[in-house]
Amino acid sequence: MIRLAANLTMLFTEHGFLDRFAAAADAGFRGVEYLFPYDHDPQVLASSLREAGVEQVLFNLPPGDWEAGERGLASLPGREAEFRDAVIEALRYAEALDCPRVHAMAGLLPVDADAYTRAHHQATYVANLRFAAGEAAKAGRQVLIEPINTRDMPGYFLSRQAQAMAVLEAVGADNLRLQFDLYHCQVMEGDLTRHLERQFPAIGHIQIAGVPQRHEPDVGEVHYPALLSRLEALGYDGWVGCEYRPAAGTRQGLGWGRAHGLTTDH
Ligand SMILES: O=C(O)C(=O)[C@@H](O)CO
Ligand SMILES: [Mg+2]
Repeated sequence: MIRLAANLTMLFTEHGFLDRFAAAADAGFRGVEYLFPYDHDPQVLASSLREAGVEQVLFNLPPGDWEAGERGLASLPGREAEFRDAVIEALRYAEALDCPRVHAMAGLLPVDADAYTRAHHQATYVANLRFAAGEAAKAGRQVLIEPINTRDMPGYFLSRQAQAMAVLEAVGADNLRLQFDLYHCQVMEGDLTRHLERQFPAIGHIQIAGVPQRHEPDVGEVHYPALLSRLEALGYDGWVGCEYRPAAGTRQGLGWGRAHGLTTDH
């Protein structure tokens, strides 16, 4: 049975952030994810989870200066100390929220990056992820990496699935896994079913959205019923994060998920 998690950065934005947990539970979600918890005390977030009766399934490491356009630190040469602090801070929140996995965003390549700069980012990325996986293993948690499409995030270092698989192999840690966002994969590469099958053993988390507008999964060019069935047939027992921008209201758009326990009633 597919387990759906609500991405509270994108869904239920009709409510204040702390009210989104209950709104998600009321709509039938049993798990939640969001970009960053760091504006809130972990104990406050833990209470919101407890009161709503939902599990925290994923959040991201501190990404650097998000407002200034930074999109993660993991591949940035010269920022290793900050990355290590980000790992420790994320694991502190993961402990308080009982969250099994955290996503380490890679960061951006300079626009004029040559082969040398790219190789330097790659070496930094592998070394940083090795550190992150080691710390997370001590805490019994996973670290995830996610290829993100370069139309939405120009310059993002990790944009292709094969690139992510090569990084996982280079680091070689059991608890470093793939965050497979089918929306990003469709934008960059397509061939979703085959990517899913090939990468299945490496997958730690899945995310979905319609393509190309990143609206509900039943809007656009991707046929999610077939993909979710394939996922079930493969024996996936993780979460599927609903990381999309509702075309109208969150609740009005949940009809696609009725077969998976979501509700649009009351
Ligand atoms: O943008 C996405 O897709 C994500 O999953 C985020 O964690 C990265 O910003
Ligand atoms: Mg995603």
